[in-house]
Amino acid sequence: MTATVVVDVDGGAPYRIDIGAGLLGDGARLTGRWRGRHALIVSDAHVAPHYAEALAATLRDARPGARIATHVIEAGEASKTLANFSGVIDALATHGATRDACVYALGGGVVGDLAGFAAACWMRGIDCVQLPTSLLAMVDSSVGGKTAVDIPAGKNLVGAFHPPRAVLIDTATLATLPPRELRAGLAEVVKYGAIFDAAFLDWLEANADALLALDDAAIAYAIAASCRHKAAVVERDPFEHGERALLNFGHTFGHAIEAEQGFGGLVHGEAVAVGMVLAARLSARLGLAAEVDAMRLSRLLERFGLPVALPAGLDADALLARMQLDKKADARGLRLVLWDGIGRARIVAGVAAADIRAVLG
Ligand SMILES: NC(=O)c1ccc[n+]([C@@H]2O[C@H](COP(=O)([O-])OP(=O)(O)OC[C@H]3O[C@@H](n4cnc5c(N)ncnc54)[C@H](O)[C@@H]3O)[C@@H](O)[C@H]2O)c1
Ligand SMILES: O=C(O)C(=O)C[C@@H](O)[C@H](O)[C@H](O)COP(=O)(O)O
Ligand SMILES: [Zn+2]
Repeated sequence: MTATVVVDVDGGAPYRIDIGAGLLGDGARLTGRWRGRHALIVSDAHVAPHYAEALAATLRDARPGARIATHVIEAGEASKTLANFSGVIDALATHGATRDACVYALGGGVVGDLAGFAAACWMRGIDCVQLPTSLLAMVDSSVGGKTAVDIPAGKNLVGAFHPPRAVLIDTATLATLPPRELRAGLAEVVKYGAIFDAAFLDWLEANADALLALDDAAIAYAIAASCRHKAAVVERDPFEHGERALLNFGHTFGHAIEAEQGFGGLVHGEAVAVGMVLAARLSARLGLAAEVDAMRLSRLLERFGLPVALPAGLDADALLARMQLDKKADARGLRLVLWDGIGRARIVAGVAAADIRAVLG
């Protein structure tokens, strides 16, 4: 194993994030937090053919007599729906899952968010072990307990905070991840440098080629550093009453893009890449940060093959309207995550619609 990060929230059950190649074959580690007899593996149609059967066999070997079922959804953001949430709930019911059952979320962030939300709701909450297989899920969505589904009105609008019992990151699964999805995951890795850690952003610039080539050491370092940043902020602010919102850098724009495209255009990491550049440009426009920082962020994202401008055909006013349903908004209006420069994000209220409209073009 290359690293372990512990997430220890006051008043909550601490959980481990284990990172290493081959962890999906580690029966003892996989079943260590599973208390009952029933387990439901939730996966998607791209991931399940590679890993679901072997995972079920490993669980069976580690727990003779256990009842293990698998539920597979279609792959992609368009599957993170209330209908598929119902599908997972029905699978738990058909399986006869008792309160001590465990959901194993095997896949990217879509599977993790959907399966985690079903685990949060079944019998008012059962255990969920996150087994992220996309880079994005490894560095972000598997950690921190945000679970949700999308509705046509917007991203993640229906969900719950439900921390996982454990997170096992098997880095060997990245071998089958499509290149576009590797790049999308790198957007959320860049985010940690952008919001918290200028030295990490320097490191990403220096190691961009190694990361794109899936160099083992570089990838393991990037995953562990990202998980440490996420774990630290989640420990201090698990329910996003304050600084956790910094993790939303680029997301008010990004989520609006995803929703406006009907969850079938840019993937989440790509939309966040565009959103981070727009947030950096807005910060420069408002005099909070230098334009040169926005340009540096944009160059790094482009080097990772990510989009840095709004896709053609999107209507700026429609995006602005979508942004009003952002979960950081309150009765006083929108709150945006902007920055003072690389590594120094901050939450800003009261930004004029005209300024936001200006960066949307
Ligand atoms: N809960 C959180 O804190 C949080 C954080 C960030 C993102 N998210 C959510 O995560 C989702 C994005 O996650 P994502 O980028 O993983 O998308 P995803 O789950 O759609 O996975 C991306 C694609 O890669 C495929 N895939 C994943 N792992 C694979 C593997 N090892 N081999 C082959 N194919 C593989 C999937 O089937 C899918 O087609 C969004 O819905 C976003 O809102 C949540
Ligand atoms: O964990 C968080 O907090 C984040 O904001 C991480 C984001 O990368 C992630 O996309 C999250 O799902 C967004 O949350 P939301 O509350 O804006 O839906
Ligand atoms: Zn995100």
